Amino acid sequence: MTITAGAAAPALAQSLDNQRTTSISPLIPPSLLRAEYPVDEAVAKTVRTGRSDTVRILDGHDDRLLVVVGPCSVHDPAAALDYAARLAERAEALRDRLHVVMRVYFEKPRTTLGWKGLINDPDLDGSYAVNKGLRLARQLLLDVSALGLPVGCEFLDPITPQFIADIVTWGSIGARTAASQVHRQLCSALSMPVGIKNSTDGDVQVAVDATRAAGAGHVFAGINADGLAALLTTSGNPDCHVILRGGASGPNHDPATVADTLGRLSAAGLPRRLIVDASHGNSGKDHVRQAGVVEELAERIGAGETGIAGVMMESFLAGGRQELRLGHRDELTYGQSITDACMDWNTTDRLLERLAEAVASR
Ligand SMILES: O=C[C@H](O)[C@H](O)COP(=O)(O)O
Ligand SMILES: C=C(OP(=O)(O)O)C(=O)O
Repeated sequence: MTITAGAAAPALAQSLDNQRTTSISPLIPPSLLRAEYPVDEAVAKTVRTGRSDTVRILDGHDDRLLVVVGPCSVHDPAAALDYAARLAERAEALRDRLHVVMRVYFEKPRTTLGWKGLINDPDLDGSYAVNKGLRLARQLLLDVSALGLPVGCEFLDPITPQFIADIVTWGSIGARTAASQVHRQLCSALSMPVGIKNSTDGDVQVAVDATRAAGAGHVFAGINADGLAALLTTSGNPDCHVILRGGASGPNHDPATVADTLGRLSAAGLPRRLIVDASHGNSGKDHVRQAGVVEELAERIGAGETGIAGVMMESFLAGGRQELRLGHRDELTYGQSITDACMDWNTTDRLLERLAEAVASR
């Protein structure tokens, strides 16, 4: 009797479950990936110093400006490293005025459908070689950090951080997930400062609420370093801050919204810290307008406006964007974004100088 019931139960459960999951395959354990691609002392120094400099700037203890700049997404690690080498040189030259963190974004939150980033589909052909994507991502984070250039990533999938977070200096939660309890809990565990965006409709309060929620400790389900399901208990992340990225209601980098956001943070008992994303809703995803937004921010910062601790820019080697046809990566222009339009390198270089001048004169 017992044997029959025991045998019937899995079959019964089977008939109720996995009706839409077409395959389940192994994922490399985070601890194995970390052992294959270890952090050395130089990389650890870049991360450690990059994190503490970022927090000092956010807290107003360092007069420099945080600049998070780089491609909307990485689809070609070689082009990203080519870009990183140029950026590292400029970052070093401007280091007295700017603290430059390179956007190295591997996970893309889509409005509906589309390529979801290098980790999810590294071969850009719908083959979803995720283990390969994780290896490429970790290698690139090590390579960029080895140049002395700290990196910033958006965290989208709640288990991805176990594979790469030790090499990330600055993290972000995007506009589409700022309201998500799962992402707020994740933030509470992350070891780096994390910027949280206002929502796509332009609601800033959601980012303030997320900053508060992430600052508290939580208990939630996740995975441990060996990839096993685990219960995580966190102490909270005191280094979260708001990113103003504009939205459906229009841009929100104006002085009035900056002041209003700082007021909302104070009202919530939080430090008055924010950065402005010149791309996305603040420029209508138009890379030419984005340069204008950065010019305007530089003007205001140079004139003495306080409250903006950092600026985010989407930039790559070539300006604009191109459409990816899955399986046809050979058609792509080198160094041009396949997600949002980016400013080209020369424009970026000029704007970095402009932001540094603004800091010098404020
Ligand atoms: O930054 C990237 C995009 O704005 C975000 O992933 C949404 O892109 P989509 O609207 O093209 O899907
Ligand atoms: C996805 C991004 O932005 P947002 O969440 O503001 O749309 C991004 O910065 O890549």
